[in-house]
This record gives sequence, structure tokens and C-alpha cells, in this order.
Amino acid sequence: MAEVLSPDEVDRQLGAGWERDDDEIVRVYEFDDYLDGVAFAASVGEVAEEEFHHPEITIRYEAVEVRLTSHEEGGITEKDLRLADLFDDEF
Ligand SMILES: C[C@H](O)[C@H](O)[C@H]1CNC2=NC(N)=NC(=O)C2=N1
Repeated sequence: MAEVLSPDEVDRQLGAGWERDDDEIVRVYEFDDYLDGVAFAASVGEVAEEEFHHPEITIRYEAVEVRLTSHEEGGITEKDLRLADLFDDEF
């Protein structure tokens, strides 16, 4: 089981556009077109299923919010940081 990272460690490793929110990391991706956001959310879902580590995805008009935490571990782990990088590659 991955270890829960300290807030400072998370902040040190967070990629651009990501923020720590309590025991989650979050990024809001913005789009010019609603359906581009829908397609992005689907690609995030594909990556999550491949990695078997699943975010909370909220699709809004021209924006998609992605939240990650490691439920089993009860906090933010390297798995969340790695998935964040993989999701950024889809953007
Ligand atoms: C049984 C448990 O739900 C699974 O092992 C996986 C599924 N996807 C998951 N996703 C996330 N974000 N955290 C988990 O702990 C997790 N666990």
C-alpha cells in the first residue's frame, strides 16, 4: 500500500495547474467547446481504468474538474500525483 504524503511533499511535487485541497488534489481544465470537455473526461476515464485508480470528474460548460485522492490509503499518495501527470498528457 502506498504511503500518504505530507502536505509539504504534495505541494513540492504538484504539477502546474494542480492544487491541494485537504486530502485531494484538484485541477480545472478549461475548454472552448463543451464537447471537447466531454471527450477529455472520457480520455481521463480510460487512463483511470487502465491504471485502476479513479478520480472524481465533474463536467461543466467549457470546464472539467478532476479530483484525485487514494481512498484506501486515506490521503494523497504517489499514485495520485502520477495519475495527475497522465491526465495532463491527455490535455
Ligand atoms: C477496491 C478499490 O476500490 C480498488 O482497489 C481501487 C479502485 N480505484 C481507486 N481509486 C482511487 N482514487 N482510490 C482508491 O483507493 C481506489 N481503489
